[in-house]
Amino acid sequence: MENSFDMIVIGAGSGGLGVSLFMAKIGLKTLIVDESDAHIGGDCLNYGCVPSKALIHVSRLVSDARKSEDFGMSVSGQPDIAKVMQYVVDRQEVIRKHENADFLRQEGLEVVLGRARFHSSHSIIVNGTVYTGRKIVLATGSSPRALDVPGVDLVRVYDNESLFGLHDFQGRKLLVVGGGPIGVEIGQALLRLGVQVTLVHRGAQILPKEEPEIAAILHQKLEEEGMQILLNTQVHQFTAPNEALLVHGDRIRSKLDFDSVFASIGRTYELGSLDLEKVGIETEKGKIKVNQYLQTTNKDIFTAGDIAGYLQFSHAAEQHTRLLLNNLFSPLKKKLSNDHMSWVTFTDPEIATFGLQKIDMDRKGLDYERLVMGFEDDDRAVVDSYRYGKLVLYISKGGLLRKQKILGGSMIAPNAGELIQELILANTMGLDIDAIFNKIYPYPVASRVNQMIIVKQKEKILTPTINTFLRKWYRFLN
Ligand SMILES: Cc1cc2nc3c(=O)[nH]c(=O)nc-3n(C[C@H](O)[C@H](O)[C@H](O)COP(=O)(O)OP(=O)(O)OC[C@H]3O[C@@H](n4cnc5c(N)ncnc54)[C@H](O)[C@@H]3O)c2cc1C
Ligand SMILES: NC(=O)c1ccc[n+]([C@@H]2O[C@H](COP(=O)([O-])OP(=O)(O)OC[C@H]3O[C@@H](n4cnc5c(N)ncnc54)[C@H](O)[C@@H]3O)[C@@H](O)[C@H]2O)c1
Repeated sequence: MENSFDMIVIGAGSGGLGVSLFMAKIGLKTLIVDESDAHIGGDCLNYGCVPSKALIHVSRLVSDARKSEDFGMSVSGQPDIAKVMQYVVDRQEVIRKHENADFLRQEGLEVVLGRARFHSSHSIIVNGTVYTGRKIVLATGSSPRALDVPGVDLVRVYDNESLFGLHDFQGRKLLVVGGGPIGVEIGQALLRLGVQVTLVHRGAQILPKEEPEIAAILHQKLEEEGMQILLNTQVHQFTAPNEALLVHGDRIRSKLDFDSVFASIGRTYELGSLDLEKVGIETEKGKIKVNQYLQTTNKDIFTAGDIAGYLQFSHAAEQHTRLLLNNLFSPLKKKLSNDHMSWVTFTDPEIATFGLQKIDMDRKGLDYERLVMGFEDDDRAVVDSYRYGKLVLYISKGGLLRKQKILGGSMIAPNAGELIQELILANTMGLDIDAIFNKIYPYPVASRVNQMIIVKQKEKILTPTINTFLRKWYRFLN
């Protein structure tokens, strides 16, 4: 049974690699399929996290170098974009050393390169050959949603799949459409590398998943750097290769002049070519129907990663992998829960968000307190000049014997993604605020803000009556 496998995984991105490598490690006969060797690693390695974070790294160096002018240094000229893009490619190549077909074969996987589609209940077909699996995991990711605006054929439109091949964007006027994480991360990086950026976003705030007051700080920082941001705005029509008519609300707002467009308006799923109906996989509103075990309507076919239709992050794909592996090996089945999910938007400053969001807690009817603290009084924020930073923290309501748990929160600061990690740990482990309150932080680490917000919370107990009592008590004892 040469073409029969214990497991078949379609798609070698963040979701598919994790599941398949574990199966191969323990000696189960596992097949992984991806379109070509160059596709292995998926969006994250090829067109997503890795190239975008490498680009952001260089853009931050350039921006920091310019800031040194405040201290008498002189920095002139523009970065050499060919070199910047070479840096991006070089970083990808380092990771590609363990994300390629030969490496995966050495790890014990059978690798087939080609486009897979379903054949029958337990089989797929690739390049005319049928492969059968006891279980199949569909981890085919997502694709950029195309801009569907009249006149779009007139203009040069890039998306995350075409952008990283570009070497001549410097000096261009770029219209970024969509103010989600891709639009703001890439928009800021390109701005810092010498591109004039106008960001058009249809919602009332950039990064709509974030706390409004946190997103507003980033908005202001981006504008201060020179990004033009138009909220509640959409492209109505492209009227020439470098001209767009924009609508603001329901009225035509203005004409905008640009050289090219970067579309970052969300993701879509390419379901049409998978022949899902042959295996009884049902879809709903363009998504695969899955239950909380990530199981499709075919009980032996599961999803992992973006295609599962939940949050679209590499670490969400890793979370799916763990859930699937648990459920394939354990009688105690786990359901997908995002109660301890977290994410970071890698702008400068970063926004890091974790745990339950306000909307989740209201829906669950939880009793919670919302703490907010600006960083203007934090010594590290003072010396490193980020007094604009802010932390929003949700904790459960306390009581006489009821501890206050850390439920969720969001922070904006340079390196917020690192600073917030201990709060994520406390949230994941169900710790209460004393875990942070009782810590001794070396002075002046930036993460002391996590303790400061809790100290301020504890100090609320110091009412005038308590203060009077404490004064009397002290004088009585001493
Ligand atoms: C610009 C950008 C920046 C991002 N930054 C971050 C970040 O900083 N942090 C983060 O956590 N997430 C980030 N993401 C999201 C992250 O990249 C995705 O959530 C993640 O890659 C999803 O993994 P996946 O396995 O579901 O899909 P993918 O990684 O896309 O893998 C799917 C694979 O399936 C293959 N495939 C598709 N159809 C078939 C078929 N029919 N037959 C065979 N193979 C097929 C594809 O070739 C691909 O290799 C970013 C995304 C983008 C676009
Ligand atoms: N740091 C990270 O973890 C990171 C970075 C980049 C991307 N990602 C992942 O990739 C996903 C996709 O990112 P994205 O930014 O493309 O999508 P998104 O859906 O998160 O954001 C796109 C935004 O564009 C707006 N929009 C949609 N159509 C528009 C139009 N015609 N005109 C103006 N605005 C429009 C939407 O209101 C939306 O807020 C993210 O949701 C995230 O899960 C993660």
